Amino acid sequence: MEILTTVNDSPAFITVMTSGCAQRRVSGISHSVGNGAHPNKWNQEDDGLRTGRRRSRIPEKPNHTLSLWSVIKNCLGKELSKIPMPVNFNEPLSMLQRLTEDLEYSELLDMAAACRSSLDQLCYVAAFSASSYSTTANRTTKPFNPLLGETYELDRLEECGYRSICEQVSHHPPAAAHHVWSQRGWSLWQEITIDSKFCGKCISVTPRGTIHLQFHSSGNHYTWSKVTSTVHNIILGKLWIDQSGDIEIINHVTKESCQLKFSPYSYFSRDVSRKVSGVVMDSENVACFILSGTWDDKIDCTKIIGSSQAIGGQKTLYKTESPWQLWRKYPLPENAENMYYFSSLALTLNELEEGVGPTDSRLRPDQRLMEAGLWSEASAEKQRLEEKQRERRKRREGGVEGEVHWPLWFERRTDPFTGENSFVYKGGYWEAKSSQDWSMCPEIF
Ligand SMILES: CC(C)CCC[C@@H](C)[C@H]1CC[C@H]2[C@@H]3CC=C4C[C@@H](O)CC[C@]4(C)[C@H]3CC[C@]12C
Repeated sequence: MEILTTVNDSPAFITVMTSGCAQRRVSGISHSVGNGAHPNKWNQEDDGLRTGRRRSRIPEKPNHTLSLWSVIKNCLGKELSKIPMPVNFNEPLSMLQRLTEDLEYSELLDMAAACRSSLDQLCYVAAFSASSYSTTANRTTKPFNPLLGETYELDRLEECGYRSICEQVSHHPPAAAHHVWSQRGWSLWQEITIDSKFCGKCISVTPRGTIHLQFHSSGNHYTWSKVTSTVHNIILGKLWIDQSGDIEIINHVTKESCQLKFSPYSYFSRDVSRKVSGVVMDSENVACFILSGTWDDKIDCTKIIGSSQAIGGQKTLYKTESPWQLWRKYPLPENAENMYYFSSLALTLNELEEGVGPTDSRLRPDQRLMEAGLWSEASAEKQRLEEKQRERRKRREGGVEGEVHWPLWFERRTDPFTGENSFVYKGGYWEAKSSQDWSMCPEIF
């Protein structure tokens, strides 16, 4: 569908989102102008609770240049997780921490939860799904592949209203399960495996799995999946990442849906790069909102108030209200280019915290050494951990115990909407944390 916007009426409402959770040093405001028809209940009542208490720096990335090409040139067609790579190409975060970064713009979900209209809600959900790509353009480093049984918790109940837990539930193929519960009215869960391929000039990475989002009061249940990330300039030049593909978000309760398109970079096109565009449709497939913007800067939303067929019948002309900004990316922290291009949330993820489970990514020694810039020590430690993991596997499979690995905190369940059988949180982690009884945890580090 091609979209041509025409007449602009006066805006009925404007919602500007200028800041994240209270952890950010500069606190912002979320305000609305106009008739108040639009929900933006989210305001930062508890802003400042932990302001300044989390770290805003990590050691700078050492400048040990090593050619990626020289390491992977003989691995054509291989899965990325099967290519042995020194820590030089890593970032000091695990894939579990990286998945948790999807929550950077959790306030979009808080706002979605406060929407009275499910179509408005869908606009925010769509912006949220695109916001997980906001920091990917320059993040050309590889997260650590988690060890089987590794977990990662992020308890931001006080600051952002949510608690998140991830567990690496399978090693071959690598799979991670994730569950988030928010006291601001929503839960999100996903199980993800990653398909990747080195195809000579580029590496393409496609996460497989469905993301589920449910709002507690309305019961609205949304699902969608992820697009393909492509790492360019493998042979020569500076690495960069593009996102391409389609995301279909469905509200299974109301049958409303949104089609989001991530256009791939094209050398020949005059179009802006990193473009995202989409249409939000009601249960009869009538277009109600147009979304447009870029995944690394901002996304606007425009309400459709009428449509007509253009001459020739090829194009639909829409009469719309003025666009308003749904989402805007926060600026990267100072000196980010020397700190793996981490966002302010990413900088805090590997900070040591008391009381986390013994399998938590923060306690992984090779990652910690790598963060400190001690790369050869980190590489040696990484080998030790991987060897230890192989030993555990051998003992499990061949040995007297003859057991299979069962995730501790997740269990297989069939989803009523998608029919998929995947790992869903079974509870218990936060309870174990409060009693500090971790006796059931495997020793993985
Ligand atoms: C050797 C080097 C160049 C390879 C680097 C591969 C990197 C860039 C790949 C590997 C796994 C990928 C991630 C897999 C899953 C997700 C979750 C999604 O919600 C946002 C994108 C994100 C976070 C991807 C970003 C790009 C990524 C980090």
